Amino acid sequence: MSGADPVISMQDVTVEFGESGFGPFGDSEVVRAVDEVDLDIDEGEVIALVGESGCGKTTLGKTAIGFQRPTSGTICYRGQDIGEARDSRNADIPFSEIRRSLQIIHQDPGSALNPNQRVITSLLLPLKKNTDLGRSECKERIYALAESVGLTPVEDYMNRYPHQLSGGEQQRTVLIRAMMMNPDLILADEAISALDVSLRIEMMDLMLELREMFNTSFLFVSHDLSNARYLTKKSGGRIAVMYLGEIVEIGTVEEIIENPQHPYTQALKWATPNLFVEDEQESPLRGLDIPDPTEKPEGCPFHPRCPEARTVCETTRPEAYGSDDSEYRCKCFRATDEHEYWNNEELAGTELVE
Ligand SMILES: Nc1ncnc2c1ncn2[C@@H]1O[C@H](COP(=O)(O)OP(=O)(O)OP(=O)(O)O)[C@@H](O)[C@H]1O
Repeated sequence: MSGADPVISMQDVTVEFGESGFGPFGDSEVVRAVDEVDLDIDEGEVIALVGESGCGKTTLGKTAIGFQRPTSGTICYRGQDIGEARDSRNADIPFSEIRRSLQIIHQDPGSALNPNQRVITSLLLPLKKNTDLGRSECKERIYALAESVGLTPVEDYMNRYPHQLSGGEQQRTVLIRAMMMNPDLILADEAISALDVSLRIEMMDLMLELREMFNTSFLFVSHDLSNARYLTKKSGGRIAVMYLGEIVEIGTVEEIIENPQHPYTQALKWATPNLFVEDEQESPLRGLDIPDPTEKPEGCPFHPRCPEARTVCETTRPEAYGSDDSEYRCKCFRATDEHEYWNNEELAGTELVE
């Protein structure tokens, strides 16, 4: 292990649900929620994971923090294989430390807090259980964090029950609960989606401030490309675009929002009102329906909906194209000039859907 190891490194990670031959007619009901994904998350890095509902964002996020076991592939925390740490007592980094270092914030903060406990109790119990700190040190840490997320006067907020907090205050409380463990990475799974629009920016700014203070990495799951842009632009992070279990394009804000190469990213941008600037009404997709996840298309998984698809896209799965001097990757033949794609026929019946 070296100091340069990413906080999380995922290699060739696949997660499947269901079993072969268990459908009503003996057919396969296996969903490949995550399909051969490679992803590194560096110290202090912010990565926004975007894509349509059901594309695998939550499953990938939970797998990254060790909540979900992969079907195949490896996930390392600072060089330590998480699966091995879970199953062995002799790991270089014990599983308990990995669990403490990788935290999650959910969409619904209300359900994450015990309605019968005052805020201070909900925070003290896990902190005492997972650290060697005494009661007064725990309280000191919690109060300092409450102060920094603006839950003041702190004493007043700490003595309230969850129903006496607004949605934004509940989400701040859940953020304190994650941050008090001194985590290296927080998975924020649609963490601002349930908040009023006016509070979303405030919450994102708060996460970025905490990241500055503690150098915490964030994996931010969202279906909203404009939130992803806001967070990654302010933090110099990356946006990863998922489609049917795969990261089809990943790069900086400039690469993904200003100059997307993958036709799916272009469609997502088209579908995001405050990102779409040109006066173009026609949908860039050939088909609107997401394919059945148990029957993932052959070749490029996006080809049945892709306006740029050619015959090779029906048969061959694109690899992640990019160069050695950049972390940008794009799983589309159009990202590389030399591919036979350019000499193939456009697919028949490519009328655009209006
Ligand atoms: N525990 C499970 N058992 C069976 N299938 C699952 C399970 N969890 C997720 N899936 C399936 O895996 C696929 C990916 O789901 P996932 O929740 O990761 O997507 P998502 O992009 O986070 O969606 P959303 O934005 O709606 O939360 C979906 O087809 C989903 O139905």
